[in-house]
Amino acid sequence: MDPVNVREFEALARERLDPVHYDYFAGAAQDEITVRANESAFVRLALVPRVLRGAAAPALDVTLLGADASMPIVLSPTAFHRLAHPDAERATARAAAAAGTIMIAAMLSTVAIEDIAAEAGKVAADPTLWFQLYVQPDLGFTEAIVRRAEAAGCRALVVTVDSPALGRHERNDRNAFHDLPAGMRCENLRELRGGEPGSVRQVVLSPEISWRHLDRLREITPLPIVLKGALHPLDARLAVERGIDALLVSNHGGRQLDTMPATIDQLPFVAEAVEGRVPLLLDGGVRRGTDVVKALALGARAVAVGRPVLWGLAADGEAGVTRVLEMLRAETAHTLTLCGCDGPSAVTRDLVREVRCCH
Ligand SMILES: Cc1cc2nc3c(=O)[nH]c(=O)nc-3n(C[C@H](O)[C@H](O)[C@H](O)COP(=O)(O)O)c2cc1C
Ligand SMILES: CCCCC(=O)C(=O)O
Repeated sequence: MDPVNVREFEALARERLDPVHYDYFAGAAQDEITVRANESAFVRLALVPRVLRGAAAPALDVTLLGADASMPIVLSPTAFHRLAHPDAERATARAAAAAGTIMIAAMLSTVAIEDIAAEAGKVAADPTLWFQLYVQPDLGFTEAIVRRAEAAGCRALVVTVDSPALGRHERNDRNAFHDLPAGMRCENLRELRGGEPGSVRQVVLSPEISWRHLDRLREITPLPIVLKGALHPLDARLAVERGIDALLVSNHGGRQLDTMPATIDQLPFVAEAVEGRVPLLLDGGVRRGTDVVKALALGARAVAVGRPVLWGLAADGEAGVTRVLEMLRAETAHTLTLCGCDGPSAVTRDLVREVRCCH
């Protein structure tokens, strides 16, 4: 049966994937409270549409850090696409580029960043890739990988800051899934010293990473820096003061600290703290066009999706990712029309209201 929405793609992916790998993708930290909250918080928000506005058919395009995206939906960085499909990040890159949107390529990809960029370049004249970085205490490696991302044409660095330690995933513990299967490598890590080249076990998620490392990144690269995973309003404010260019409001899909708030619930607090001085993106639980519009209403310039892309990839490779992105695009356009908006910039805060019970 052909999936008609993102949730049905998840069901299809589940049928196709090794159950251990499905658990890695779907799972989250400890009691998985935050990952569930990300989705259920959208249910608690109602859309209150405007009528009779005579709005034109919506145009979805947005500008993010100087790059044009054909819709306010980009791809969150997710590791290990080869677990989902043999074409791995190559397929994802082609689908994102063909959709005219931004792929945030994960440092822990199973295809090298140069090859991801080359693949995107095959289907679009000017594709936009951003590079997600886990700052490594090995500063030589960190600088070298930033240079690789620059040379590959990445237009921003997305620095993940919610991971001073690895989240505790009990599904992975139960399945004894702690490494990539033989033959799969983190292709960006071949130069990281400290173990078998390309092994994910070499990655250090260190509590010693601090604002000083961000300052250092700012010195060594002209690329805009997006901070991914700062949820506290005080950190959001510090980020703006430190010259960070954008924030991706994220709780890592519930995979780091369990019981963090749903991102859509936290977004208004972050928006209030930054006072429009930098653009905000949001990820976590976005599964419908209505979710996209709610995030725009509460202060996001765009959203990002993690698992939906993996479900599309696992279900049907590049075509599956394309279908997922096009479903979300169509649903977003439809929602905007029903709300009386002719585009993302017409979405205002008053279109969203919190409701007490779930629908
Ligand atoms: C399987 C998987 C792997 C991920 N890998 C990374 C990663 O390497 N770096 C990172 O910053 N975030 C990673 N994330 C978090 C995503 O970037 C994103 O924050 C999250 O998936 C968004 O929530 P959603 O899956 O509900 O859309 C990963 C998420 C998943 C599900
Ligand atoms: C060291 C593996 C981290 C990958 C990741 O960020 C995730 O699975 O959420």
